[in-house]
Amino acid sequence: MFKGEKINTTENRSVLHVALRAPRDAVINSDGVNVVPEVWAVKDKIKQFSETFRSGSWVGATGKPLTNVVSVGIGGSFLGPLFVHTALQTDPEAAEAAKGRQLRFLANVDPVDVARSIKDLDPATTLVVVVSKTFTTAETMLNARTIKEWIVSSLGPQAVSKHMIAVSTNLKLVKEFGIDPNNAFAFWDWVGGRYSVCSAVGVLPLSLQYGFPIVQKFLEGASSIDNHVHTSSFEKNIPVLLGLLSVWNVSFLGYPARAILPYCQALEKLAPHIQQLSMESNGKGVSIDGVRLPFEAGEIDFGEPGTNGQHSFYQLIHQGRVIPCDFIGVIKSQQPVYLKGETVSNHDELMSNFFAQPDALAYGKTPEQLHSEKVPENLIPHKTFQGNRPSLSFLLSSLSAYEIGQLLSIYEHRIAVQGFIWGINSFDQWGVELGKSLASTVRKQLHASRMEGKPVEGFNPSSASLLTRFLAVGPFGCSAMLCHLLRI
Ligand SMILES: O=P(O)(O)OC[C@H]1O[C@](O)(CO)[C@@H](O)[C@@H]1O
Repeated sequence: MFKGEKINTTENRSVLHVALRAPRDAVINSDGVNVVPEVWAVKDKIKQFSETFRSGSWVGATGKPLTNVVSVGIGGSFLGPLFVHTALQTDPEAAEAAKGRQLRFLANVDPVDVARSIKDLDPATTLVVVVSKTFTTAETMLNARTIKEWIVSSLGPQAVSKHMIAVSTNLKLVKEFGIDPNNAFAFWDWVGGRYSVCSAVGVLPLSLQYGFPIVQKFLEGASSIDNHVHTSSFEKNIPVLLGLLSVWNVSFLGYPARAILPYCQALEKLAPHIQQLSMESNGKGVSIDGVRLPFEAGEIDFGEPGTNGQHSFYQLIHQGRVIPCDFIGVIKSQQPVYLKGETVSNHDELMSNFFAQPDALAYGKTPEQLHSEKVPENLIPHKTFQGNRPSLSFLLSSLSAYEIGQLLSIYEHRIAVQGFIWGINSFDQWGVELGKSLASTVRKQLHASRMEGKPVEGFNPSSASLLTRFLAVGPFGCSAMLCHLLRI
């Protein structure tokens, strides 16, 4: 991977997200060319743009400085940046740098998400970043057109150049969309979407919100783990050991899921990001050579911050199915509170749970212990905990931009290690294509039925009956016939 070999063989691409956070003097080749200078050229452009933007020198169509940013993108063009933003929001240094600014995300093509993302925003003080590796993703492009309309209808067509910028590998389509190429930030096909948070995909919106120096610390944290994974022996290599543990749990012990349980509210968007990173990478049924796997690969990832999860799904984890857990704790809270008269600080209260839960999973509670506690006989089976349930714990010194980068990189490498051992291609995602093409057939049917009154045809009976029911009411709640006449 680090040598730039085209290990993503089904797409004939190198996998070089490590180059995105490498130091300026590093040499990482793809196709015989050192990619590090181009990476830094984009980072320098982001630094300059974000400084101009944050200083107030970049003004919108009405002459006002812009303080709100809406980042439009989905999947890898959304989840990583959202995770980092959520984690930085309460870090004192980052919060200070972001004072008076807002960063929001628009991902779902559901118009409800559009409404939510622009609620109470003034287009005159808003900058929109359209983030899409391909610049063809249906959801992102419709959302981008919708937000463009929001800007144009309020400020006029000339406002687009001041209020819309883009991040993509496809700068030709960015231009065709109407965004000034000078305001486009590139990345490369050797960056997988779900591995792209350290490219302009994350670095641009996060720099607009927090300033480039804080984002650079995040990149340095990620780079420190890249260096560790590249140079440490396997016995001391954190991502290698973690990857081995996951392979052991999935393939040898037969536990297909993994719970990601940060005892840190700032990490509330870690699990959604890891869901894509892990399940899109390793959710494969054939080996890298195309041979059907004789075992199951991949993991079902889910999670919630502790202690919320404890009051939700931990019952199953303790006494139902065996779910290996990742517990993530932080020594120093981003927002410490110690109330006079309380036994412990609020953070110590939280961390009491972080230390207790792995213990309960590992050692459980035996019928003998329950008997000695005089628990009534009929309740003994219900109160018994079998124990011997695997978990691992990360204890971070604090949660600043640097450690957020480290955590990200640990998971990225761990997931790659799992994929290497399972012998799969962790860097393609053909499994998302079928649904996309079927949605396009449905889109054509909806158009034909609404515009020309065409009957539903060519679908299986279940989908046909649901579609017919759906089409019986027009998009704005009127009857299908009236909508047809009104051509809406
Ligand atoms: O950045 P793009 O090209 O809009 O793609 C968005 C996402 O769609 C996928 O291709 C499929 O869900 C992801 O891999 C990717 O992160």
